[in-house]
Amino acid sequence: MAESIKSDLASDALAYHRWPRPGKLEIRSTKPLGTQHDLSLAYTPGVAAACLAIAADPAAARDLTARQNLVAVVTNGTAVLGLGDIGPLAAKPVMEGKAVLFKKFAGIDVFDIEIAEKDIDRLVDMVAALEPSFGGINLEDIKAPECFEVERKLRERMSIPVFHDDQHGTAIIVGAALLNAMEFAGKSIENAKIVTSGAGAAALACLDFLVDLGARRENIFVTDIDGVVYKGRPSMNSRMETFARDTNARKLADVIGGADVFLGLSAGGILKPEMVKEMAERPLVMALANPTPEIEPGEARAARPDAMICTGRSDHPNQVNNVLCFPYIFRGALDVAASTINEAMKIAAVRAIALLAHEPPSDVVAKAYGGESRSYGKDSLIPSPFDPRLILRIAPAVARAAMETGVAKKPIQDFAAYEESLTRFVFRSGFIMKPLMQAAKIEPKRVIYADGEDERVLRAVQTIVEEGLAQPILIGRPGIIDKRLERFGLSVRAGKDFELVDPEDDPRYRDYVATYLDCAGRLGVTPDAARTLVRTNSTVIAAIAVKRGDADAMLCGLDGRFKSRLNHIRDVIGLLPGATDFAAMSLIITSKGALFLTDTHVRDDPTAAEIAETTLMCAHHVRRFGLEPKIALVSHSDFGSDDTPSAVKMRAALLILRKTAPDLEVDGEMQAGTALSQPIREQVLPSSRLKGEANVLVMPNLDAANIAYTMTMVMADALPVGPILIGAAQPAHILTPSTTTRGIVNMTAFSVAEAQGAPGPY
Ligand SMILES: NC(=O)C1=CN([C@@H]2O[C@H](COP(=O)(O)OP(=O)(O)OC[C@H]3O[C@@H](n4cnc5c(N)ncnc54)[C@H](OP(=O)(O)O)[C@@H]3O)[C@@H](O)[C@H]2O)C=CC1
Ligand SMILES: CC(=O)C(=O)O
Ligand SMILES: [Mg+2]
Repeated sequence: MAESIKSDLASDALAYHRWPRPGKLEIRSTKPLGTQHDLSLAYTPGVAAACLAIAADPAAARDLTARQNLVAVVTNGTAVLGLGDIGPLAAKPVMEGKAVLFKKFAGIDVFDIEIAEKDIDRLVDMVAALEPSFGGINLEDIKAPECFEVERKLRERMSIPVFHDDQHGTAIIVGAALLNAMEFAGKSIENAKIVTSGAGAAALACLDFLVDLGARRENIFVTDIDGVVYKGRPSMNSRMETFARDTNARKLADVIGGADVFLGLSAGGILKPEMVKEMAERPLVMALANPTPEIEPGEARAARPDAMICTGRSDHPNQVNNVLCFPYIFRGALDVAASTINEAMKIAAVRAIALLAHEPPSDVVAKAYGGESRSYGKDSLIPSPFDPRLILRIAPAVARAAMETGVAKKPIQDFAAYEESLTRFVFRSGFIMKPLMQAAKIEPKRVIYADGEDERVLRAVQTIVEEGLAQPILIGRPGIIDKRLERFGLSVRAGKDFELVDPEDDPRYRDYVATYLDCAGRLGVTPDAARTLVRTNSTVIAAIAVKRGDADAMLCGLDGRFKSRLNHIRDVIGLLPGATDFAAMSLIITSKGALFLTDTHVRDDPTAAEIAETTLMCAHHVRRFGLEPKIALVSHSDFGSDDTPSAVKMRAALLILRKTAPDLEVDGEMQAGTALSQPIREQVLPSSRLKGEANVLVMPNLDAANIAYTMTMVMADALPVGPILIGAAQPAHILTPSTTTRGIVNMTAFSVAEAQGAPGPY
């Protein structure tokens, strides 16, 4: 172990596990437990109702307990990674690790269960007895050949999925990588010579599965610690026997010559560079032992520059690790209450993973790997574990296969809705953005991006084009944009998928200068200054394009200052007729729900009349999300508890709103806690017009709004949509330097819906 991981990584890992509290897991309540009434529902006496319902109908446990989303990760610690039989207690960090991967990647809850038992039948009895607790069993790091028997017996006894991850999870991801590698190298799995190092749980399960995928037994050579598995070898179990060859070859070096595939699932350092040199053209080297691979990728590459190289580790390209599979295969299986995970479900997962590798890379992946991302090829044969699309592709494929093979106890009725629901694990904004996304797709509009050379815009445009959300127009230099698209592995191209405005050479330049002078000539802008601005300032170009009708909406602001961008929009596009100034609202999405805040970016210390105006414009935009606004005018004062100028101002704003918009569900002034909690409001002012939780908080000034916004963002790890500029005569929005690719996609959908819709409330 000492040499298997570098000492600085080892000390980082120990600190990671130790601080700020030991281990990697905790249990959280998903229901409120704040009052006596809550307690009487969660526990006795109320809980008895749930118990009796399940006693009458066991299937009710799916709706009344956490069971259907709960998996047991079970080990006896006999083959922990490649560390061997280190025992169940020492295996616990790995099992806690698997648990957090289940949760992070697929929202599945896990209890890790380390059992001090090596006897097969006693282990099986213990695990089988856990059936009432769990929706599925994930066996982990149990050594071969015992693991085969343990899994077989459990599958016979239990009517929930039992899945030995090291066998089947590994086989699925190895299968996907191998299919893609063969395709990339122009070879066929049927003719591939495959040589393994390892004849344990993972290796034998992979070989069985590769045979199912088309590999031929006569092309397979298995080796382990005792060398080649040959017919009549004394040290052999029945599972190995099916791969035993009639041969005089005895060592890995004797069989590796001409191999198309090396599959290492054994221990570090077994494969020597001189052996790799003997392999066939464009060989696939899968050195998957953890934590130390059978050969370091650098050594393999030096020996054979044409090799495709995979490891089980995250610090090299082509991470072939069962983490790409187990969270999602269980997600699909649990979602249809599958009684088992069968071959059809596994093959569906293989195909989904293999196909996803061919899609253009995702920006989330690039971020996870420090900005780098690769498109399909030698160093990207399979998707990265951080690819957010894994769940969207694998879980539905598995669920569908379960339904088609009759093992789904709760088949999905509306598959499109199911697929949509999976986006909750990926883009937290998925649900609230849905109405806008749908509207955008129906009638995509022309959206111009001032920061057309920015990586985030280019990645967003890939999604926007694929999803048909808008007709993008990018401002930027063609050479730079082409190069960047190439570098990021994006397939969209200027002219075909989006229009390009080259600020240095656009035939409309003179017309744009004229338009700018029409708009800003009386604001002290000279013709010379106008010419320079229209050549150099992409916000000005975008605003003129919208003004002239060459684009329907604009997005800018990914770098630079909000207020300077706003001044250009003010000069060129101007205010909605009747509006006295611009304002900004921001949507924040947290695990507790979505909340609009205003005015987060524009008005410093608005008057009561200005607050009332902003509130009305904000309500109009909230309705675009398909939501009825529930507005609180917030303050430090709760319904007259204080008479400071800001409290009086919010009270005055309410009076104006009562006159101008008598039907609006708005109240104030009130504290933010009162706004967000009906029980608190009932104590303070039971007659309040506002019912339930407010979804819009109107703040007394810019400081309050911006501080609340940025603080919630950090403290609640919230996802922002916006800022949404309100009050502009045509759709124009100023993003911020921290806006992500997804944020740009969201604001594109918003701008398109805005461009389609009725103008503002004035
Ligand atoms: N990347 C991934 O996703 C995964 C990687 N793995 C890795 O694969 C390896 C095996 O795991 P698993 O199958 O669960 O464990 P097992 O204990 O079931 O199998 C280990 C196999 O490797 C053989 N072996 C051990 N040492 C050597 C050696 N020095 N030379 C040749 N063969 C050797 C063993 O032979 P014998 O039995 O004779 O000792 C046995 O056949 C581990 O390193 C594990 O981390 C496993 C699952 C997934
Ligand atoms: C990845 C894994 O499960 C293993 O190495 O055992
Ligand atoms: Mg394992």
